[in-house]
Amino acid sequence: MNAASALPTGTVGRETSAPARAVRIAVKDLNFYYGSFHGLKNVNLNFYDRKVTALIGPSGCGKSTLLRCFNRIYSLYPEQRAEGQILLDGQNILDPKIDLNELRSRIGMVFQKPTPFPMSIYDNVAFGLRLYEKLPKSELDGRVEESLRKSALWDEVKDKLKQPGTGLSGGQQQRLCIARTVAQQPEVILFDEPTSALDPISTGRIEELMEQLRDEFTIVIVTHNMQQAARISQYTAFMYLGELVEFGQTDKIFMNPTERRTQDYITGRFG
Ligand SMILES: Nc1ncnc2c1ncn2[C@@H]1O[C@H](COP(=O)(O)OP(=O)(O)OP(=O)(O)O)[C@@H](O)[C@H]1O
Repeated sequence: MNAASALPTGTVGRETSAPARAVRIAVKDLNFYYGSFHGLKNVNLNFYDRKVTALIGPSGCGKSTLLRCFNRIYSLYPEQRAEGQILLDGQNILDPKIDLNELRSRIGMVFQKPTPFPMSIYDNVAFGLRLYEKLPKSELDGRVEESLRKSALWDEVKDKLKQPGTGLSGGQQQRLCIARTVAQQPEVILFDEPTSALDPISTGRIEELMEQLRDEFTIVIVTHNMQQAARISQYTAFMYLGELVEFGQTDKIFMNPTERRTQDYITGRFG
């Protein structure tokens, strides 16, 4: 058996090439319902280890719905349900027996608007660690520093760790939220339009940061910004009306898509 044939096989809406990459998340025959509304329609898609995958498509096509399936946030709402499989390292996270706290520490999420907790910079980063890991103080300090360094914020905050997180600029707050997520040592980080509330300089810093985080984490980002998707992702999935229309390497999707609808969206003819 060669290396490529050892990889999980379930794929891929219409993958325009066949990369030999380790699959971290495999979405299989995923359907999602908001009551009677069919929000995701038979989605099949792989997310590759330590790559950035961008989810693009016009408003309402299901990007956020797909992201919300990965950490089961929808389980808070009884009328919402997912059918099919989402395999994280081979384990189906839609299984009702899955421990949701553990799942959410393995798959972290950064939201559109920075959401620091009303507490100090240090406590924001230490929050999840205090909840789920009982670390001695020196180790906790080390993890907080490491997470702030990985989020490119340490140099800006190291002398004011006791000050409130809400006192930082918008871009710094978003990096603090990334540090809070990174501190939990997840395998996957989901970003839901993480720069749409930020100025171009802060946006650039977050994009650079994602490039670094990719060494360690599998990243999924929802973005409306086509240039951003092209700059930071290695794979792109184009969705339309709850369906995965096309998935492939970002260069291919942007330069030579297979589907007319992808071409029309990328060139701004609709959406
Ligand atoms: N709580 C809800 N109840 C009913 N329908 C919903 C709910 N949330 C989303 N939808 C519907 O599901 C579809 C997909 O929505 P979703 O938010 O996933 O789209 P999106 O691609 O992320 O859009 P946007 O780019 O505008 O954020 C839309 O038709 C939306 O109206």
